[in-house]
Parts: sequence; structure tokens; C-alpha cells
Amino acid sequence: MKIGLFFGSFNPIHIGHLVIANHMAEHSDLDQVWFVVTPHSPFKKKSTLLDNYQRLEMVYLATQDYDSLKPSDIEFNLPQPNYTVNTLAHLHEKFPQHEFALIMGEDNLKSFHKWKNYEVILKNHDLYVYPRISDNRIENQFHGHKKIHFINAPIMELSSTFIRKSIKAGKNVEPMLPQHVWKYLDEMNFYR
Ligand SMILES: Nc1ncnc2c1ncn2[C@@H]1O[C@H](COP(=O)(O)OP(=O)(O)OP(=O)(O)O)[C@@H](O)[C@H]1O
Ligand SMILES: O=C(O)c1ccc[n+]([C@@H]2O[C@H](COP(=O)([O-])O)[C@@H](O)[C@H]2O)c1
Repeated sequence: MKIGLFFGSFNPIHIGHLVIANHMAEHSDLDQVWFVVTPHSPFKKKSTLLDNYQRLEMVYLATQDYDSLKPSDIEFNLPQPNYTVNTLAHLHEKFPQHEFALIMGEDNLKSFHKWKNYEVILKNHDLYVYPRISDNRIENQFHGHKKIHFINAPIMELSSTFIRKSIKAGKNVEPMLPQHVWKYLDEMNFYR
């Protein structure tokens, strides 16, 4: 199978993530999309992060009704911060029968040259890039690259940061979250 990996903190997972992942599964040659819950992203502070298993539970709740979308805890037992190149090597060993591609927003492609061993990632994997509004420009080396595929998914300008801040300020965020996720985080009093 060809599997697209959507890496993120998912703190919490929101409708934006789900729309992009579903679009990739439905409108590209990817058979499945796995949401890889990252314990500690290399460029992010850990301070506002919920526990790994609580973030995984929310991804599970968001994806349970979709056959082609799956949660993954593959990074939970790998060294931190989690470098994607290491995770890809680990996945290749564990699932030699699958082909793994990376899903990322245009914003992340603009800083992709700062990722650990990004040349190795590009040598061995396809990148599926969706549009995202952001500053900066895509490096020349990535224009017309045969491993980089631009997929015309809808632009969803939501962010987990905005959702967390809104909850803290007592605002209603229900429409921005998959329904089961909203119920769970409301019951658990997360981000208040
Ligand atoms: N609204 C969105 N549309 C498309 N991609 C998104 C959206 N929000 C986040 N992403 C991308 O999804 C991946 C996982 O996102 P992440 O969990 O880091 O969410 P985030 O909403 O950007 O989080 P935070 O606001 O906490 O930094 C990242 O590659 C991020 O760029
Ligand atoms: O491997 C790297 O050097 C690297 C650097 C930055 C980000 N990443 C991955 O990209 C994912 C999205 O990053 P972020 O910071 O936009 O949440 C994150 O979960 C990491 O898995 C990976």
C-alpha cells in the first residue's frame, strides 16, 4: 500500500487537519493517510502540549469513522525531539511491504531545507504538498522536483493554537473540531 504520513502535534486535531487528510486519501494515489502524533516536534516548545496519549485519543476519535484515515503512535518510543528522517527509517524496517510518502503544507515545504537530512528524505520518499497561506518562498531546489507533488486541496486557515487560546478565553470552538473530539476535550476540561 502507498501510505501518506501526516505528522503533527495534533494539540488538538481539528477540522483543518481532517479535511486535508481526507482530500489526500480521496484525490491522490495514496491508499491511506496515517496521522503520526509527534511527542516533540524539533522546532516547537513542549510547554502547552497535552500528554501524548490524550492527543492520540483525540486523533483516534476524529478518524474512527474513516476507513482510510488511521492514528499512529509510532514516534512514542523513539528518541526526542522526533526527527522525521529517523521515524521514516523505523517505519521502513517495521513495514517493508508499504511505501511511505510525506504530506505537508506549503508553509512546511518553505522550511524543509532546515529539516534533519532532508535530502535523504527526498531521495527515498515522495512529498505531497497542499496549499497553505504563509510568508517566505519555496526554495529553487524544490521547484519542479520529481518527488514533490502539489495537490490542490482546500485552504483551511485554522490552527490548534487559536483553538487552545479560544477555549482558554471561554469561547465556543465546537464547529472547528470533529464532534467526538469536541465532546472529549470538553468533558476532560482540556486547555481551560
Ligand atoms: N488549517 C490547516 N490546514 C492545513 N494544514 C494544517 C492546518 N493546521 C495545521 N496544519 C499542518 O498540519 C500539521 C500538523 O499540525 P500541528 O498539529 O502542528 O497543528 P497546528 O494547528 O499548526 O498546531 P499549533 O497551532 O499548535 O502550532 C503541520 O504540518 C501543520 O503545518
Ligand atoms: O525532522 C525534522 O527535522 C523536522 C523538523 C520540523 C518538523 N518536523 C515534523 O513536521 C511536523 C509538523 O511540524 P510543525 O512544527 O509544523 O508542527 C512535526 O510533527 C515533525 O514531525 C520534522
